[in-house]
Amino acid sequence: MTEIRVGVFGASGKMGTEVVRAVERADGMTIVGGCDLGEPREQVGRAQVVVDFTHPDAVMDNIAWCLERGIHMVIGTTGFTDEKLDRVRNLCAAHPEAGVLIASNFSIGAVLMMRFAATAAPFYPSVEIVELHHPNKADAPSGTSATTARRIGAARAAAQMPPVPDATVHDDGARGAVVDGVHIHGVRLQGLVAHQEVLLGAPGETLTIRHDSFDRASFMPGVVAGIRYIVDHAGLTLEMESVLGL
Ligand SMILES: NC(=O)C1=CN([C@@H]2O[C@H](COP(=O)(O)OP(=O)(O)OC[C@H]3O[C@@H](n4cnc5c(N)ncnc54)[C@H](OP(=O)(O)O)[C@@H]3O)[C@@H](O)[C@H]2O)C=CC1
Ligand SMILES: O=C(O)C1=N[C@H](C(=O)O)C[C@H](O)C1
Repeated sequence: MTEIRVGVFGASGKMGTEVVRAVERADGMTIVGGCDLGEPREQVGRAQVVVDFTHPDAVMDNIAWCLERGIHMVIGTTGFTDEKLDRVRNLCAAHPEAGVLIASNFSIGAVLMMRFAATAAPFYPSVEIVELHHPNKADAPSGTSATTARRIGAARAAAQMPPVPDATVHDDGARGAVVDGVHIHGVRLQGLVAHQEVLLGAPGETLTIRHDSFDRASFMPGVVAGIRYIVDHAGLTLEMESVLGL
């Protein structure tokens, strides 16, 4: 069996470095090139799949470049708005032979945390998210917290719940960002990697769902599984459920 040829955008970054190492260790795939900001993308031109862990401002151009060449993508870069996702859908429709996987979090624990939060959401009138990351993170709120909030919002809407109770003022920033009616609080702190708590409240009780990535190794089994998945799945795949068979 021939090996999957993998390229990496952001190859020298914190995640890119781990991805290069993980692909080199994985069966059935090999690294054929990588590049960073300002380097020619042609360095990954022989790849069948390009993994992108770059920057929210860079990823859209990278997607267009790959799809125009029929190269599949596994994307961990965050900061995707609905408008950006619509543009990716249009690019995929114009290049139907290529597959694009975008996942806001590749760690199995984070995928489960998001599912557990959506399952619990209809049972709790109150819910808030605290996301905690290393201080060099480019975006806030994190992609994971925004995805979690959208899922909680969808679960609450399906259960015809009223808005989350919130009697406090918003204009001093202390109540955080709001995504689909869910407040998200961002902490940036040396010593952290990637962590999130979903706090749910009802009269007389709370439920806290917490996930911690202490090491970027936590994301690698998901990235490797995503590479294997996307070579056989044209079009846009959002998040890890299909890859993991959930
Ligand atoms: N989905 C998930 O599971 C995870 C997602 N992430 C996300 O991944 C992204 C990267 O995170 P992280 O590795 O910590 O960030 P880093 O800043 O450590 O790395 C980013 C890398 O991308 C490079 N880069 C920037 N622009 C381009 C470009 N146009 N083409 C090629 N390379 C480029 C940078 O190069 P240079 O240094 O020269 O600027 C740098 O090497 C973030 O969006 C983060 O949120 C992070 C962890 C897990
Ligand atoms: O920048 C990071 O580090 C991470 N980014 C992703 C996000 O924005 O959710 C995933 C994880 O939280 C690590």
